[in-house]
Amino acid sequence: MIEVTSDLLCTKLKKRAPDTHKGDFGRLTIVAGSRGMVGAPMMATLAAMRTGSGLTTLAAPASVVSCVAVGLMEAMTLPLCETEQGGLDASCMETLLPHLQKQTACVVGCGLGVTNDTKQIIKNIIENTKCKLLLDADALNAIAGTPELLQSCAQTPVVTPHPGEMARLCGIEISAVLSNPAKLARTFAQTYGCVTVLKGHRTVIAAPDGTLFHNTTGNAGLAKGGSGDILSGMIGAFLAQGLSAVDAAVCAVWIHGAAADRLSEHMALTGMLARDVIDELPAVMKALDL
Ligand SMILES: NC(=O)C1=CN([C@@H]2O[C@H](COP(=O)(O)OP(=O)(O)OC[C@H]3O[C@@H](n4cnc5c(N)ncnc54)[C@H](OP(=O)(O)O)[C@@H]3O)[C@@H](O)[C@H]2O)[C@@H](O)CC1
Ligand SMILES: Nc1ncnc2c1ncn2[C@@H]1O[C@H](COP(=O)(O)OP(=O)(O)O)[C@@H](O)[C@H]1O
Repeated sequence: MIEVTSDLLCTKLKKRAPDTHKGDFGRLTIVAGSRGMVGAPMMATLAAMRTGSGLTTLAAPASVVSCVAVGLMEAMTLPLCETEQGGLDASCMETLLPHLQKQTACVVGCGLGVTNDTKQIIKNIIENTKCKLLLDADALNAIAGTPELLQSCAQTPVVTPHPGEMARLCGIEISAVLSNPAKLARTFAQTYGCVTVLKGHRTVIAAPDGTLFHNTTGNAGLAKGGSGDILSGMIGAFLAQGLSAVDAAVCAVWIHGAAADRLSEHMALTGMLARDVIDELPAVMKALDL
């Protein structure tokens, strides 16, 4: 098992060249949100922009976009048709699919809810888009009975389950996930050809070739709603910037935890918020000389 360190990150991340432009840092779309879960898309989008995504678009139910757009000045938005319950309507694919064909990477699932419509949408995205994909939260719940769908992705996808989501994906109890997370993550990655980020106090990252990484940054200040949404946006940003699926996951997981560790130097873990972690990301990257 490889321990993720700042030295390892320095071999994977490059400082920006002075003559660079936004097109060099990729186009990322975040498909997220539903009535009652408007924070998740916002946090994922802000974290992606703080992690260097060139052009970031939030694709969400139209009413969610109306709520959050004012707080996402630097992002573009793609308002999508929604059901009466305020989740995405399957007919939104007429707008979303052509949009995704132009994108480098797509993060899907944060706060999306699980309905028949979202299940159809996730299957459609997996089977019909060519960009790099990260599936989190309700995108994972949507494929819980059919994880083999991951093998239809055009490029190696990243999945970011917490133990509850991993248990649903694998059809096992949470206790079974917790009994040997590294072994389970590796088997899942190898079986379905995806980079598997199994989150927890000490997150493990497994690559489809069986390589395993172990992260030691992060603390209990992250044990709050929103922390996982941030991580998804960060991995998406690194995917958009051209990192491989495994490198994007390794770098984002370490930086995410390191931001919480930096905050813990002057803030009680009890009071740490996801938004504090997002704001701390540039300081962590500065310390890495990025
Ligand atoms: N502001 C917003 O808009 C926010 C929106 N959000 C959105 O909410 C949606 C639902 O996501 P969710 O994770 O809250 O519910 P769900 O998938 O049922 O998981 C709970 C189950 O998993 C278990 N479990 C979890 N971690 C574990 C661990 N480390 N170790 C062990 N067990 C663990 C947990 O166990 P228990 O707590 O019962 O012990 C329980 O059984 C999703 O779309 C998300 O994006 C959130 O991001 C919050 C902010
Ligand atoms: N005690 C902890 N120590 C270190 N990291 C933690 C701890 N608790 C949570 N995290 C991290 O916070 C994130 C939580 O993700 P998740 O459970 O998906 O949250 P949410 O869906 O509420 O955003 C993961 O990256 C996890 O590794």
